[in-house]
Formats: sequence, C-alpha cells, structure tokens
Amino acid sequence: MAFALKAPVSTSAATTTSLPDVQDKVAAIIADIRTRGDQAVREYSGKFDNWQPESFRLSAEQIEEIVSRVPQQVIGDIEFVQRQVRSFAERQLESMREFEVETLPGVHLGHKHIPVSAAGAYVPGGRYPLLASAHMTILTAKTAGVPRVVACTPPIRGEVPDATVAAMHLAGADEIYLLGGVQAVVSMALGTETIAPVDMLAGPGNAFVAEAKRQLFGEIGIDLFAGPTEVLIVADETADPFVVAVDLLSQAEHGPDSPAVLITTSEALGRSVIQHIDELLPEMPTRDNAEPAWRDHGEVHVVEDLDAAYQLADTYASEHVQILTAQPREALAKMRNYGALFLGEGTCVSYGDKVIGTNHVLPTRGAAHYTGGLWVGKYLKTVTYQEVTDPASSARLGEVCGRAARVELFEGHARSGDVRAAKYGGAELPWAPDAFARS
Ligand SMILES: NC(=O)c1ccc[n+]([C@@H]2O[C@H](COP(=O)([O-])OP(=O)(O)OC[C@H]3O[C@@H](n4cnc5c(N)ncnc54)[C@H](O)[C@@H]3O)[C@@H](O)[C@H]2O)c1
Ligand SMILES: [Zn+2]
Repeated sequence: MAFALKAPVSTSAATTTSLPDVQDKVAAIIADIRTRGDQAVREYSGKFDNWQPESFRLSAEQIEEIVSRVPQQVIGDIEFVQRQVRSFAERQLESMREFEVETLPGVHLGHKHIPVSAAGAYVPGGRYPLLASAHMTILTAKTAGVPRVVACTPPIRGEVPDATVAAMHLAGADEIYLLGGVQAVVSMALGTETIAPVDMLAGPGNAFVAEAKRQLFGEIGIDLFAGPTEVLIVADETADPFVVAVDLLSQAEHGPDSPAVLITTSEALGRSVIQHIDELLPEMPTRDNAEPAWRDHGEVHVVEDLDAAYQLADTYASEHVQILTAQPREALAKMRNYGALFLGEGTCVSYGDKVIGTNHVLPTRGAAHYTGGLWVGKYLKTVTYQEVTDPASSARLGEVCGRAARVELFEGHARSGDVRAAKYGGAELPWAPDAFARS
C-alpha cells in the first residue's frame, strides 16, 4: 500500500556519491595545486572566496585578538558544548580496549591503538559559520591523542568568522588557517611551501570538499564521506506534525542539495506536515536554501506499518534519522543503516548538530551502508604485535608454517618456519643439513 505524497524532483543528490562535474573540477584543482603549491592555493582562495591575506595562518596574537572580540555568552556556550563532546569522546576512547591474548603456551598476540601523528580538520564555513564542526573534528582528534592538529576554515563573505576561530582555538587546534574549500583540503593533505602535510583529514563540507577528500584518499587517510546534510524522519500517527515539519526544515536549510525525507504510517500526518511546511517556508530567513532543498529533494512516503517504514528508511541509509513514534527505542533493534539515530521528540538533529555531544560529522549519500560517523577511533591506528616466548610453541608453529607455505609454493617463507622447527624442536633441515652445530 506504500505510496508517495511528495516525490523528489531530482534524486541525483541522494543516490550518487559524487557528481561528474564536481569530480572533474576538483581533480583539476588538485592537479594544479600539486604542481604550483602556494601560488595556486592563493589564486583559488582569491577566485572562490575573494580572500588573499598576507598569511593564511593566524598568528597567536591574531587568534587572541579574535577570541577577545567574541561575546562572553558565546564563549560560555562553546565551552558547554565542548564539555559535552569531550565527555562522550572520552567514554568512547575508554571503550576501545587494548588487549593481549595467549593463544598457545607462550604465544602472545596483542592489539593496541596509536593516534596518527598529524590530523587536518576541515571546519566548513561557506554559507554558515559552522563552529560546532570545530568541536567535532579538533576536540575529538585531541581526545584521541593526536599531537598535531591543523585546522582550516574559510572566511565568510570576506570576513573572519570570529566565533568559529574561537571554537577552533578552545578545541585545541595547533595551527589555524583561514582557508576554505578544495584549496584547504589539498594544502593540508599534500602540504605546500608553508603548510606541512598531515596523515589524515576529517570534517564535513560541501560537495567540493567531500569530493576532494575522496580523491585524496589513499595518499592520506580520511574520516569518511561527509557531504551535504540529509535528514529522514520516521513518524507514526502519534507524532506532532508541526514538530515534524520544523525538524525537516531544520536540515533542509543546510543547502539546496540537502534531502529531507518523511516516512510515515499515517497519511493524515503526511498531509498535515506538507501543509505546515508550505506555511513555514516563505517566512524562513534561510529559505534560499530550504525552499529548493524541499522542492527538489523533499519526499513524503506513506507505508503500511512501522516495519515497512524501517525497511524503507534503511534503503536510504540517511545521515540523520529521527524516530517520532510511540515506541522510538524499537528502531535501535530494527534499523541498520544510518549515521545517527535520534529517538523520540525530546531530542532532534539540531541537538546532535550543535549541543548534545555525539559527533555530527556523519556519512552521507549512502555511505552509512558501510560506515558510522567520526569518532575518536577514526584517529587511531589499531595495530597488532606478537611474541613467542616458548621454544616448543615456536617449533610447532614452524612445522605448520613450513607445510602451509609450501602449499602456496613459497619456499622462502617455508624455510623461516623450518629453521625454528629445527633449532627449537630438533627437526631435520634437508635443504641445509649442516646449518646448526648440534651435539
Ligand atoms: N555530513 C556531515 O556530517 C555534515 C555536517 C555539517 C555540515 N555538512 C555540510 O557541510 C556543507 C557546508 O557547505 P558550505 O558551502 O557552507 O561550506 P564549505 O566550507 O564546505 O565550502 C565552502 C568552500 O567551497 C568552495 N567553493 C564554493 N563554490 C565552489 C566552486 N564552484 N568550485 C570550487 N569550490 C567552490 C569555496 O572555496 C569555499 O571556501 C553543507 O553542505 C552541509 O550540509 C555536513
Ligand atoms: Zn544540521
């Protein structure tokens, strides 16, 4: 019985990881910066952001002066949110146990977590000063133990985004650059004459930023594909249609390419939400983004029951999924594909974006099929080590290694096993009979 009350005009934003024209543009900029370095960075910053200061890096004095301009209330709120983000990230870090296990007598296998040495944090700012992204990337990297965190954010319409710089500084950024877009991402990833390269890049951004990270992956690590924001709400007849409408629009305002999807078991609720949105949109100060987003990428689907709703929701693998039903926690067991789940009317995507403390850098455009969002674990390399302290166990492993390697026709590998089987277990070495002087 499923049907759409509102279908998207275009599905391209929701279904492809990156659009071909964006891919080509980004590839050309990366190639140019690769060969011409700082000079190219300066030109692109001038072209896209009308911004060519003497130095993109802010000095300690400049940072101090910028932070002192930010109202005390704003600083207090930044500190409140950073405490929330830090508390949750610290608990996540604690959940990552290092361990060692003895799988045979004297055979010790372990795994441990080593923070990357340098991380780049992209803090978006083309349309809005997204200071919350500074907490999510910089603070999380610092909590993970990353020694050097480089952070970039663009100027907004030629102005320094004071509050964003304050958030970057308070989060513990070691270097702050006023630089945006592809040119910022490439500078951090590859390094230029003035910026030393990092090991991995994290942070959300528009389609250009997300695509630049995607193309640079391999040369450096990236957190995940975190492009234009998406929201999907699952609602039953108990949901408040006004709240649903407000929450859909809260994310549509991110940009004209942001999908907002409602899946409901109640046709009456679906119709009511559409009506509320039609009334709210013309009055919205950010309707330049929200209106085209809703018009082109807004969807309302009516389905038979909640199981069908969860099933359909899973096919979207949306970045944010809000559950506004009588039993919201049931979604924890029933859903598999989402960046973050918001259970019940008491919370909302905006809390996740701005204040509550879970990380807001989340997978978009289907990436939630294979990854969760940014967290301390993304900045850590989980590495393994091994030691064998019992000669008899080494001899036993050596025998198996010799046979196993010869099945694969690896004579060299086999011999590494053979010598241990011979030295510790007295086995023969037919290929080197005089290797050990044995009595
Ligand atoms: N997935 C997530 O976790 C998440 C979280 C927060 C925000 N977001 C998304 O971040 C994005 C922020 O976008 P934004 O644009 O406001 O800021 P941004 O900082 O990502 O991008 C601004 C930069 O884009 C570059 N740019 C603009 N037009 C260009 C063009 N035609 N060619 C090449 N480069 C160009 C400019 O250099 C500019 O500095 C939004 O799409 C939002 O939805 C995603
Ligand atoms: Zn948002």
